[in-house]
Amino acid sequence: MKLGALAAQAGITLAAGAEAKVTGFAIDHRKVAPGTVFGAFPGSAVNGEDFIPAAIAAGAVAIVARPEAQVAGAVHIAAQQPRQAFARLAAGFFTPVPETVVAVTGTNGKTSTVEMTRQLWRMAGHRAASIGTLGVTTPDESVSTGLTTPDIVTFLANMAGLAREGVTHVAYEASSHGLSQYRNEGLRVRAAAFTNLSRDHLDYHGTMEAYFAAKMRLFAEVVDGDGTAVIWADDAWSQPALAAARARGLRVLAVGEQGEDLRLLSRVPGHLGQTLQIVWQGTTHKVELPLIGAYQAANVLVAAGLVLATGGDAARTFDGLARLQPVRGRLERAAITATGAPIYVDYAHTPDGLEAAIAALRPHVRGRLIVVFGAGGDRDTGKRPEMGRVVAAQADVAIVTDDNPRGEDPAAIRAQVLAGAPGAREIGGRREAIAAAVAAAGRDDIVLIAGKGHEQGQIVGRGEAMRVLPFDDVTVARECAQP
Ligand SMILES: CC(=O)N[C@H]1[C@@H](OP(=O)(O)OP(=O)(O)OC[C@H]2O[C@@H](n3ccc(=O)[nH]c3=O)[C@H](O)[C@@H]2O)O[C@H](CO)[C@@H](O)[C@@H]1O[C@H](C)C(=O)N[C@@H](C)C(=O)N[C@H](CCC(=O)O)C(=O)O
Ligand SMILES: Nc1ncnc2c1ncn2[C@@H]1O[C@H](COP(=O)(O)OP(=O)(O)OP(=O)(O)O)[C@@H](O)[C@H]1O
Ligand SMILES: N[C@H](CCC[C@H](N)C(=O)O)C(=O)O
Ligand SMILES: [Mg+2]
Repeated sequence: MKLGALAAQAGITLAAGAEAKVTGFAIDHRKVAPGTVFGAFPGSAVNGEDFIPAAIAAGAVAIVARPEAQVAGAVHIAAQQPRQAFARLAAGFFTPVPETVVAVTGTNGKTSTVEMTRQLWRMAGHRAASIGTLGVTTPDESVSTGLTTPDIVTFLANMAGLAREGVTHVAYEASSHGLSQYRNEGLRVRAAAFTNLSRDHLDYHGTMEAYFAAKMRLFAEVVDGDGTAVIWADDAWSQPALAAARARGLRVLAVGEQGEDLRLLSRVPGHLGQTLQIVWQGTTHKVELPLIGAYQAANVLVAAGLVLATGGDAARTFDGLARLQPVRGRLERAAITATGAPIYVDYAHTPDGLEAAIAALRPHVRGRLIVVFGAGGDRDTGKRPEMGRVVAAQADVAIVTDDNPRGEDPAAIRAQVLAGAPGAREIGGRREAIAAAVAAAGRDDIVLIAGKGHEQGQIVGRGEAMRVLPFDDVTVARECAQP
């Protein structure tokens, strides 16, 4: 493809180089080959502009970078927001794309919602995929990408690959990091959802307001102007989210007890699921959802909202809810202890997530709820005592252990969690902590192992010293339950 054609498509005016042949796109200079367009961005660890000469030496034909960057020997595509310009340019190269693409943002519930959306589409007969923390999930397989939102080149290449395989519907997770770094956009996004906002990632965003603003870029810039915003209406940040969507002139679909469009009329917890009554366009639908917890009902309803917003048939969608499969590591029943206590694994890694996971299990507990949890290293430190406080207040037994220590001292992380949960037990080794919880559980108790969900390893160390030690909460729970 010619650079000129790509630029025209992206609405970018070229000073020179229109005839240059483009063979690919890269944001890492080590991936540049002859004919590559290189995106050089100042990052949080290094400045990508430092690699411009190396990229040109490797054959880059054009460099997308800030106006002040020094570019000699290739076309300089100068932009105030080079990441955004790069996304637009690259989107013209990675084609075709699936015709129906939707995105989900929010602190908690993104992975669950994109996965439920994929399942509902699939039940309606579409070839559908999801992209997020669990990787790229297609009708045939699930492949991990390492990050919730992959880098822009991987993202667009995945989209084109999926379209070539015949996938027509894709739901992807838009993390706040991904949104603020323009890591997933450029293509048409027909609908975008907001699940909720609560404390997380303040190490990166600084304030809740900045964190919220990063997420709202999804409505302000990423979703199509004639697209739909699906908004969970029962959250403290729902009103500002609704206002942001309306400010752009988007069609709005509000979901939840306060949701005017897809209203949750009632929710009655049952033994292995819950009964929902939902009102959509004047008709009440009764759904036997085979998943427990208010939070799972919320994610399912947002997923249904996305399906309806993109032309899904209502009866088929509500029927599909009764056949949803659980999402890996989200309130997953891993094992039953020798005394008969169920052990659940959940990915709760924020104060709000812990509160939601505990609330989901509470109606099922006759004895005590025993919670094993911790916080990850090299992430928001301020959330740690808050996580401790939630568990101390709402669980019957709290055991603080290690999550992914990454580059931090695990004992120091535990101390910060314990500051909010002074009465909690401290057992550093995650396996030992799980074993202790299992040993303590009587017949009427429930064990919740929170924080790592589907993760298959424990991340220890940072940079060159980083190692991933194999660890799976579900497997360890089973091993401890049946020694
Ligand atoms: C803080 C953060 O989000 N960092 C991500 C970001 O890095 P950055 O742009 O700041 O990159 P940088 O390392 O400073 O480098 C700057 C530029 O120079 C380039 N470079 C760098 C080195 C080199 O030799 N040559 C070169 O060209 C880089 O490709 C980059 O374009 O872009 C990189 C490439 O896409 C990511 O790998 C990296 O993720 C790091 C590893 C990370 O841990 N990210 C986490 C925090 C994250 O993004 N998590 C969210 C989940 C949040 C949630 O769902 O709750 C996610 O979406 O996964
Ligand atoms: N709607 C919700 N409200 C509150 N808590 C939720 C909600 N959905 C999920 N959670 C909690 O958050 C955890 C993670 O859920 P999920 O993986 O779907 O979220 P995510 O937004 O993709 O997370 P991440 O930011 O790590 O990618 C769940 O295991 C649960 O404890
Ligand atoms: N997407 C989240 C996942 C956190 C998972 C938890 N196990 C941890 O390591 O903190 C993050 O990158 O902050
Ligand atoms: Mg996720």
